[in-house]
Amino acid sequence: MALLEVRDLSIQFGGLKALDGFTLSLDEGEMVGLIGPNGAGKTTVFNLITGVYRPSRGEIRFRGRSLVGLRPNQIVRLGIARTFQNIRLFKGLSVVDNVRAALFSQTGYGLLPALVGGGRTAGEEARVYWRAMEMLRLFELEEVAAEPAGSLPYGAQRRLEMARALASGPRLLLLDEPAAGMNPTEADRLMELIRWVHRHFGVAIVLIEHQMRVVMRLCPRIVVLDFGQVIAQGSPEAVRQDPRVLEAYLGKGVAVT
Ligand SMILES: Nc1ncnc2c1ncn2[C@@H]1O[C@H](COP(=O)(O)OP(=O)(O)OP(=O)(O)O)[C@@H](O)[C@H]1O
Repeated sequence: MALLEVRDLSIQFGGLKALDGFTLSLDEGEMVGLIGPNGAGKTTVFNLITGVYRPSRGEIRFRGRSLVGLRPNQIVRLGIARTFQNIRLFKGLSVVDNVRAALFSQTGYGLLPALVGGGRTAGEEARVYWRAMEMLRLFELEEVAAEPAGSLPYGAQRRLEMARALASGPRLLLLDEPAAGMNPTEADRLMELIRWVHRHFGVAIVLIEHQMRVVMRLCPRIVVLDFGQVIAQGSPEAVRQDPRVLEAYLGKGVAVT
């Protein structure tokens, strides 16, 4: 059975078909790239899978279970985590509290109760604290655990976002443009990190990325969206040479390099 099975997924905003008949099957531990020009519908796919939007048509199955109609926090609990195009950390909270909050809210506590701790046992507190610190150690953030998340350099904030997403032990990780705003050296480091995350945690990954170099090196399979529809999919080599892909990008003045 596929880990994720998305069939005929569609959603409209007013008259705009943001996604139209999107289909994707993803195996346990697979890594797939999702690319396409601006406004093609990539983030909408993530918002539908994670329950932020409800599809007007189609089905999403994760480990055989339908996700349509579930709330985002229920979907996180089933094993799907994500990061955002614009980093969404609690910037005023410490690095470790960002991970603790994610772990507690996953167990059903809201953010505030998660941090002030009402009603939890000391054992539960300790377990979550050590789990959070273990994640920080893995992502080389242990030394800044007490710093406000907003004070970290950009690359470290990206690492923290990933540590937070992975703390809950997901089987599927959705990464929305993690290399956005990075220079080539930073993007190289990020690629190493994503490879390591993939190996170490054994998670399946869907990667939305505008930097072609990044997505083509990381992902053996790439799905291309344009105007809400899949126009091509296959290996990086096949996708790079596909006339429909060239047309979609060149028509918008972007080179597929
Ligand atoms: N909540 C919403 N309300 C109205 N329109 C929306 C909404 N969310 C997305 N859209 C529209 O749906 C289309 C697809 O948007 P989406 O953000 O998925 O594109 P994208 O491929 O992720 O683009 P980018 O690469 O620029 O991030 C766009 O035209 C966008 O304006």
